Amino acid sequence: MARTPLMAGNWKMNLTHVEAVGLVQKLAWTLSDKKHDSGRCEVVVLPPFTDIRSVQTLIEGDRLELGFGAQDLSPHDKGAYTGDVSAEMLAKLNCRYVTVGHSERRTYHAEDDALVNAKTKQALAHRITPIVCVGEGLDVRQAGNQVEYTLAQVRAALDGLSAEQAASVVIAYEPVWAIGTGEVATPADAQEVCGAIRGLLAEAFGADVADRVRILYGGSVKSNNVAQIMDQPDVDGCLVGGASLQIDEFSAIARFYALPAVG
Ligand SMILES: O=C[C@H](O)COP(=O)(O)O
Repeated sequence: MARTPLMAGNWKMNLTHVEAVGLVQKLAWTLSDKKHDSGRCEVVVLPPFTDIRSVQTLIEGDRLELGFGAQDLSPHDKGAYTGDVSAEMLAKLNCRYVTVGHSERRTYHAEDDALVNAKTKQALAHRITPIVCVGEGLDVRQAGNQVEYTLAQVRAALDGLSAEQAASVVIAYEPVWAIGTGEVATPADAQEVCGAIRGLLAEAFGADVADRVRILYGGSVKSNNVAQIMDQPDVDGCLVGGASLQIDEFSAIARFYALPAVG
């Protein structure tokens, strides 16, 4: 099965709702001007919660060929959970995606594998596609344990999912040491772990599921390295942080297929 590549721009805690509208307008205009083919790459933005309504209104009102989603969600349905935002709230805003288990949530908010699993299930229950983030820190990489460490995170995040649910998940492999550092993993590093993730999916849920799941790479992706990364057989897109805030960079990343051939 051909997997449509996905480029998701994680804005993290950047841009007010006014700035968000400006960025989405310029991004849509640039992609349209360059005749972006959305059949060759799906483009998605993941703004902070406070921007989502404005982004939704713009994208849906102007029928822009952009998807949008959120950066986190509550594991709870509703009630006394101050500060949380529920899956139902996101679904009502037509969020198509939500990241779960980003390393910044794991590090700064002590999110563990059980919570990531609960959030993954909560997203799926509301028909929002979870982008499940996994990846090792520098110490694990230096010890050469990146594959087993990352696979353990994938196993925990997908624990209890049916094959049908697993098939609709997106997984983002983001080595923590490569996030926001300018230290991009080599294409071979990315392929090693993404290929192992696909192998695990085949073992746990069957070859058909493994073939359908999109696996992204994230960590200092830029227009000058995206083509090499996307050239790897088990990399189906990128989760882009810093470069997603720069129109020219992100639109070039989204149009990786139009960049000069690798090698
Ligand atoms: O979610 C995105 C990742 O954390 C990558 O961020 P970055 O592209 O700024 O390294």
